[in-house]
Amino acid sequence: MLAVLVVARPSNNAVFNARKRTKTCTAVNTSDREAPRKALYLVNVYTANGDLSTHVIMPTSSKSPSSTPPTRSFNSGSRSQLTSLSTSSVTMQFKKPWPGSLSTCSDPPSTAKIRARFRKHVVQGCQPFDDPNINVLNNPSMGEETARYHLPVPSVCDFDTTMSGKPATDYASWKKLQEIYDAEHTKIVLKDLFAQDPKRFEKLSKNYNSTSGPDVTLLVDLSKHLITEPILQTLISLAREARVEEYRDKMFAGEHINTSEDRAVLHVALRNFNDFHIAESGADEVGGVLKHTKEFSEAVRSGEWKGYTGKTINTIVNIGIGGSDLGPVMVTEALKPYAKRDLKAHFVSNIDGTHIAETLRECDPERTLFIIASKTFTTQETITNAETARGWFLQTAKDKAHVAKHFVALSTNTKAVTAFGIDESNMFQFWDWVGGRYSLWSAIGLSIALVIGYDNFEALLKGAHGMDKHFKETPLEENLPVLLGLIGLWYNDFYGAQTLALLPYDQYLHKFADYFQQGDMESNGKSVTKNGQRVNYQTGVRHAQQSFSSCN
Ligand SMILES: O=P(O)(O)OC[C@H]1O[C@](O)(CO)[C@@H](O)[C@@H]1O
Repeated sequence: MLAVLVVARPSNNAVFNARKRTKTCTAVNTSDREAPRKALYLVNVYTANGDLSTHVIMPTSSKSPSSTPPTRSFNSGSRSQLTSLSTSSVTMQFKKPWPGSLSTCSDPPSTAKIRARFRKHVVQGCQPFDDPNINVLNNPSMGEETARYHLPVPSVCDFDTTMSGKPATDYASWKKLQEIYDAEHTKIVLKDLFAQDPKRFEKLSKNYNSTSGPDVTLLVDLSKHLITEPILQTLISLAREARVEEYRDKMFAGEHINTSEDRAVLHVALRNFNDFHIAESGADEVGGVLKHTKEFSEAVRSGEWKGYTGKTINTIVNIGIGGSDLGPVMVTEALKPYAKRDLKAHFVSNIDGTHIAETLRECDPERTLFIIASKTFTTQETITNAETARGWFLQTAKDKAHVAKHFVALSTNTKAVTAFGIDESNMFQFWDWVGGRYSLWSAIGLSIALVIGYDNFEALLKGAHGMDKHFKETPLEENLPVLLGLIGLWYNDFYGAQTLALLPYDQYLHKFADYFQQGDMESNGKSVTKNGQRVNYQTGVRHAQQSFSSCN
């Protein structure tokens, strides 16, 4: 299969951000190896006013390509077009006003920006385009009417479009679910379903037995949900039609299924312990970071690690936000029974200075360790709070050399960490394939290891690995994460129930809803398909946390 994907973003970042516009150009050859003559290229472009235009281009033959292939365009208002295309190159032309910019803005994209964007985005299963291969055919300076770019295309690349671009509503199973819902939902009454089938609980409840030991089990009871067996079967068919199993396997194999950033999605590699083979750079470095985490956390907990005046550490302050805060704070609360009680842990996330100021009142600069947790190390809230903490510390410690004993960083960004003044040896590394919302199992979990001890942290990783294994190896019919995802889709997209209530009655789990909310909403709440087509159905839910006092 020959294919190429080209994704570019608009010319004026500031304007683009202000207007939340995206321009996505996607060139995809959907031909298969046996039928190269049916080569079909799709180019999707979001224009300045937010419209999507789709161009369909059919070269006459991929063996003897036409330099001016026939093209058909939908939404002829688009200001960009492919001017020529062959199996080895694409030429693209943008006309004023430049796509993605405001019509009043006449600055074309700078050459450097276009090159950088193509270099960043043009991959998608193909060999990446190298910077020198992107040719600007004319200099798109102010005043010119067109900007033309020439993109050599790697000769062989594999890009699979079937799952990616298709709106979920186009699947046959989705349509069937809609028919079932329309015909039956008024008749789906839970007490009637139980009356009709005394074995409903046995049939629709699933057990998970953890590899951690026979006492670790989970029950997922689907029998109390507004479903019937045919509905569940159709939901499972939908997952099969969308090729969930195949994409799950691609994920575990380290394929770059995060196509918008050209990244693997590999939080499972953080807790793998050499079980699955994962071919992605960084996956083999996880063990080294865990070793660093073990040594450091044990040194702090035992008192071997001393502050700048020779005193032991009795307080840690994790400064982070989102995934760099919610996961660690949730787990340290949930596993409090294992906590080292004479090591106080604080988590600071709010940009409101009160949060750090009130926390610092409880800290002794000679005995406090600050953990700056930020994947990017550029997040404004985190860096502002980190600078406040460093300033407060230096008021007492004076000498910047003492920072090394009291500040560590958890990040992927070595340059920014060292620029902040933290020694590279005090940095705990992770990788761009760890999504922020899944990072508690990475170096971001250092505060967890400090609070509950490294061995318990490792047990946590192993427990998560057990569920990864279940997700990877269990048929969809018994696969708990898949079934729970499908139930969510059924309520959200057919019942129109967009609110999900999480009711963690166990007080130790009081931070679970905050944590899970980010994971669910950042993972599912998308507005476009993989090829940039806007969806007209719900993809995520709103979260309601328990507050019975206000509900009657
Ligand atoms: O760890 P960082 O890079 O500071 O980002 C913090 C959070 O910001 C987000 O990128 C967006 O909310 C989250 O995914 C992440 O957890």
